[in-house]
Order: sequence, then C-alpha cells, then structure tokens
Amino acid sequence: MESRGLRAVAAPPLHTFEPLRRTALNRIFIVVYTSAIIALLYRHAQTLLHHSTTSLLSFSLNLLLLIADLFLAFMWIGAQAFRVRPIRRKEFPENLKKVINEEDFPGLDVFICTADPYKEPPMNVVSTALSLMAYDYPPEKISVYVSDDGGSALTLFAFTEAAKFASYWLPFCREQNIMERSPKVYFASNNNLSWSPEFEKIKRMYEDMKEKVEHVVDKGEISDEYIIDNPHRQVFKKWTKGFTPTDHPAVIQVVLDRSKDRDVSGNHLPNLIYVSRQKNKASPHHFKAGALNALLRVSAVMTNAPIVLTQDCDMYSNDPKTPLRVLCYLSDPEIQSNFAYVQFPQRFHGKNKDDIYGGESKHVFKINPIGLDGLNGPNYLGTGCFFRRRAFFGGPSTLIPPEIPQLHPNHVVNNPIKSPEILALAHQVAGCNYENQTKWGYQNGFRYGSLVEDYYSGFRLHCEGWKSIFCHPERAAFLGDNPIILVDMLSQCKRWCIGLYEVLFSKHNPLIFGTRYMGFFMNLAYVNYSFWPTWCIPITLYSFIPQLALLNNVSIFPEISEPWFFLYVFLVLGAYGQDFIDYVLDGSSFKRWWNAQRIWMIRGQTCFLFATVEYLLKSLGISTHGFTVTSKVQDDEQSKRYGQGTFEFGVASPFFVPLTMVAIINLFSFLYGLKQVLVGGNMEEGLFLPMALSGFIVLNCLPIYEAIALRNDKGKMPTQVTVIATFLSAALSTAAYLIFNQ
Ligand SMILES: O=c1ccn([C@@H]2O[C@H](COP(=O)(O)OP(=O)(O)O[C@H]3O[C@H](CO)[C@@H](O)[C@H](O)[C@H]3O)[C@@H](O)[C@H]2O)c(=O)[nH]1
Ligand SMILES: [Mn+2]
Repeated sequence: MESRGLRAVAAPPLHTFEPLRRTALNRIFIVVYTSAIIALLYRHAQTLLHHSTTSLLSFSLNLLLLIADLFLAFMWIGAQAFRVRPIRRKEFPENLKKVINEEDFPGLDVFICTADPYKEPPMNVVSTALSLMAYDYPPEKISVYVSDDGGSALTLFAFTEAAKFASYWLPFCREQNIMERSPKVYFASNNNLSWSPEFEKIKRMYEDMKEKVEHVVDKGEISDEYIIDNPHRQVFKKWTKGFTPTDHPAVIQVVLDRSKDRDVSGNHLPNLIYVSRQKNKASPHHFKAGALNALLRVSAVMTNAPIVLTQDCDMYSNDPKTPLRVLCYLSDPEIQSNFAYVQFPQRFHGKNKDDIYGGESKHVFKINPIGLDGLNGPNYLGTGCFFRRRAFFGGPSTLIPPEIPQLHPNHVVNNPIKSPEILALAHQVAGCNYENQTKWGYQNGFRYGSLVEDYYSGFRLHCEGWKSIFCHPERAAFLGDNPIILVDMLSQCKRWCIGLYEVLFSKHNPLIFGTRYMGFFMNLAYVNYSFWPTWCIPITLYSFIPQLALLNNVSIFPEISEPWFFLYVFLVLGAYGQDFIDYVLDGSSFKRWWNAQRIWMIRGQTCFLFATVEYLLKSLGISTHGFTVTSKVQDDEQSKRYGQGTFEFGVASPFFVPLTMVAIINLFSFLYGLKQVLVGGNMEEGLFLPMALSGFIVLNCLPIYEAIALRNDKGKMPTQVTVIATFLSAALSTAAYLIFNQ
C-alpha cells in the first residue's frame, strides 16, 4: 500500500460534496413553468386555427410567433438540465500529505498553446509559462510544453530568455510565498510594496528580459547582438529561408532539462520544452485540437506524465497550490477508475466594473458546470483542465491503444529527454503526416471536426462513459484575457457558434448520437449547447415582427383585459427572473446582470445570426471556416474607453448593421405606440405588450443611440453603418407597410 502512496489506515477526507439548497425549488419551478409553456402552445394552436380561416397575413404572423416561442421553449427546457442537480464540492488539500507522500505525487505535463506572436505577445506567453512552472509542486515532476502554432523564432527566443529568468524567479516566488507567479501580473500589481534589494534586483531582471524580447518582436528578427553563444545560435538554425508559419518542419527544443538544470538556490528546475509541430499546406492541421494532439504525443515520448493540464497562453496561474487541489480528487482510488478530468472555471482579469460585454459569461463558465457536476460532470472548457492521460485512449473499461507502444499511457520513459532516440521520435510524432491512418482526432486524443474542440472532445469523452469534476475554489486558480473590443468579442462568439453547428450537424451530434450514451439530463445539456446559435431565430423575430405590427396598428399579443396577458407576463418575468437570481446568488450586481442579458440579445442579432448564415453558406460549399485567433493586444485609447464602460464600435463591421436596424425600428415603434396612447386610438388595450417589448429593447439599445448621435471619439458608430442601417430599416418598414395594408 505504502508503495502506491496510499496508507491503509482511516484516511482523512480529501473531498466532499453537497447538493445546493435551491434544488427543490428549481424542480418545482420546472413543473410550474413547463405547464405555462404548454398553456402558451395551446393558445397558439387556438389562434392559428382561428386565423387560418380569416386572413393569410394574420395566420403567417401567428405562425412566426409560434416558431419563435417554440425555440424559446426548447431552449428554456434545455437549460433546466443545469438546474436539476447542482452540487457544491469542497476539497481539503491540507489533508493530502497525510494520505500521499510528496515523492509519490504523479508527474504533471502542462500544455500551453499559442498561435500568433503578434496577437499573443511572447512576453505574455512566457509569463503564463513561468506562473505554471512555479507551481508549489515538486519541480522534478513538472514538464511544461509550449505549442507554437505560429512557428515563430520570436516565441522560442522569448523562452530561451525566460529559462534564464526562471532560475531566479522560481526560488524568489517560493521564498516570498507569492500568490501571483506570473511576473507580468506580479510586477504590475500594487501588492508588492514590500521593497527589498532582492525585489529590486529581480524586477530589474524582468524589465531587462521584457525589453529585450519586445525589441526582438518589434523588429521581427533576432539580431546577432542577442545571440550569446554558438549553442544559442544553433537553437534557431531551423528557421531557414523557406520557413513560414504554415509550412515548416517540426521544431522541438528542450529549453530546460529538469535532470540537469538547477535554479540559483540549487533546486531542480522543471522541464521546459518548445514544440512547433510540422506544417504544410497539403495536410489539415485541425487548429488547436491538432496542436494538443501533437503535444500529447511529444510529451508521451519525453515524459509521459499521467496528468495533463491544458492551458491557453493567456491563462496564467493565480494560485500555486492548484495541483494539490487536483490531487485531492485524482489520488482517490474511486475517482481514478472512471473520471477523465478536473475542470476549473475560466475567469478573467481586467474586466471593467460592470463588465459591459458580459465577458465573465457566468452561465458557461460557472453556473452551468456546477449544474452538470451533479450529473456526469462539467463539459471541457478548453483551458484550466487537468486530464488523466488515460482518458485519451478509449473509455474507462475499453483501452484503445495507440499505434506505437511509446505513446501508451502506461509506457515508462527510461531515456533522458535530450537523448537522440527520444528527440528523433518526438520529431517524428510531431510530423504532419504522422496522424494519417491512425485514430488520432477520431478515437484517440482531442477530437477533430469542430471549431469548439473543447466542447466536442468533452462530449465524446462523456459519451465513452467518462465522468468529470468541477473545481471552483474561491480564489481563481487561473485568470485570463477576454476581448475588450465588441467586434472581437462578436467574432469569437461567431467562431464558437460555427463550431457548435459543426457538432449539431455531424454524425456524433448530441440529439441522436448522444442520447444513446448518456443520461437524459446530461445529454440535454449538450443538446442545449449545440443549439446555442439558434437563439438568433426567436431573438430576431421578437426584435422586428411585433414592432412592425405595432407600426401598422396590428395587434398580435393578448390585451391587458384578457387572462392570457398574465401568462405572457409570467413567462417573461419567470425566465428573466430566474436568470437574474442566478446572477445575484453568485454575488453579481444588477448592472452586471443587465449587461449580460443585453449581450445575449446583441449576440442574437449579430454573431448568432451571421454564424447561422455562414454555416448555411459553407454547407452549400460557398465558404470555409478557419480558427481566427482572438487578439490579446490592446490599444491604449480602446483600453481607456473600455475602462470607462463605453461601447466600442469604431469599425464598419457588418455585425453592426442589424444591430442598428433593431435600434432604429424599436425606437420608432415605441414612439408611435406612445403617440397612440396619448391620442387615444382604438387599440390601446393591446398596446401594452408590444410597447413594453420595444421599450425594453430601446433601453438595451441606449449605448447604440449614443454611439450614433452623441459621440465623437474613434469608437463611435461609423457613419457608413448608420446610413446603411437607416436605408435598410426604411426598406423593411415600407415592405411591412405594403404587406400589412394590401
Ligand atoms: O490554430 C490554432 C488556433 C488557436 N490556438 C490556441 O488556442 C487557444 C485559444 O484561442 P483563442 O483565440 O484565445 O480563442 P478563445 O475563443 O478565446 O478560446 C476559447 O474557445 C476555444 C475554442 O472553443 C477554446 O479552445 C479555448 O480554450 C477557449 O478559451 C489560444 O491559446 C491559441 O493560441 C492554437 O494553438 N492553434
Ligand atoms: Mn482566449
């Protein structure tokens, strides 16, 4: 027993869980609200039957509303999967040492992905890597692998510098017991007021490294003055003339070797390995999933640690004890047999006070995973996730072995990582034809076929019978960037939507394939996500149809005096109220909730809609999709406006056209309704609901009116967009007028 690191005597608990108290209320509400949905559908059926005999126009209008409501109902029901069994877990890392000896801690291979030195500045990637190398975990058990899909010598240069800095930084962090072990964050924060000569010295070293690396990145090449000696020069010899980001041989460089390299206080340094897999234009590289699979193989050949952490290059460690929390789960024998991963939430730094773009995405990153934790576990979120390597090779009871024994999860590496055999094999498995005729991406490793490789891979693992765990300590384990420019946020969201459609319309879709392998609610959650972009259907219909009807004095909602009126009120307040309570219970302010619901509406009118159209075009063979990396660089003026909570438009993006049209049409319909109320027309009773709707949308659109009419900075709405949107709104209203008055 001792030799396996576990002691037989009654061990103290490492983790527990309890159901959330609100579960019973959630379930009751599900029943009540579902009854209300059924009542609504009954009303729709009644109206449709009635109008089918009167006029084609009102029949079509009611049909459109029925379609919108069917989608709303479907999405609402799907979201209940997250509410039936939410649980809260707790782990006790302080008990760990009583259960397992430090020398028996498993090895940890950390994967960091980067793809573009200009959108993801190497200094930031380096800071992330340093924060992870400095984990409070035996350094001789850590290997950090950096995947560079940008194939950039600049990034490798930054890492050769970081390796030198690491031998000072790691002991400094441990001695001073620093929590923020990303040097970028540590030196930028105001917490390090405790001045000392040591602090000054290390800060200067950091500044020097930063200046050097940034200078090299600005120049775009590594000039001779920065090359210290011949071995250093050798490192960059692979960057020959024909070397481009999309066409180059594999580059694998062991920057730090834990068996030899020591820090200034004499401790081991972790392994640090730079990997840029081979690329050529003829072989598909499957974006991030492809990069992660290359890392899975290269790391198997070199270290083959049983635990693998996947990390985006902007997500630095904010808590050095995170791996100990993970061990609380992964050293539990019961969990070892059927759990694939421990997922941490994605959390972000640098959000403005009210989070105007709803970047914290509370549902996706926190509330929903807590809900799934009581079922089979959270979906994989792409970063901040500790996997058991075994999970990439078939289900818990059916191992699908890799094509060569050196990649087997149980294989023991005996040779040093710099030995020629190891390096040769590592280069071979990072080759772009290596995966041909193998199961990589289809049965082994991260799965191909979707731009949301995280959602899709997690889904397939759950289908194979794996379970997962959500771990969300109070102090964020990781913090990262997310877009502070509206158009970047919308493009990122569009990419996710296309990825989700790729899954929805694939052979392995949750709707049909998933139901065979998972419990009803677990699968329902995956179904709900895959339909995420279809929110654009009800949102767009509700943004235009009732408003155009109002402008033409046509009543499509129940009047205040009808009992059905209350059904509408209940359905709206129920859904919004539930969402609001979720936010408040999680400690958010009203404004943050308001902004989150606004972004949901904006997404429905922009990226969800464009993704749907683009996906259709692709299905017809008219366009193709790529993974556009989100930029993590910010311009000062834009950052300033973001800090003030001002919306950033600025560029004439097609996204802004429907958005501006919604703003215009809702404003006009609201004003028209107001006039009717004042004049006292004949449809006053029926005015309440459509006016409440357009009034609500107008409130949501306030930043848009401001950007059109009141602002003069570079982030205002481009005139071109306003002109096009005005023209299209006029055209739409005229068309509606002709249809309503034929
Ligand atoms: O061809 C590629 C493209 C991207 N990346 C890396 O993938 C990560 C995520 O890319 P980013 O542009 O930051 O995308 P986001 O939309 O912000 O990422 C979210 O969505 C992705 C797709 O669902 C997930 O993989 C991420 O973990 C999740 O944070 C970054 O580290 C990139 O360097 C690659 O390695 N190769
Ligand atoms: Mn990102």
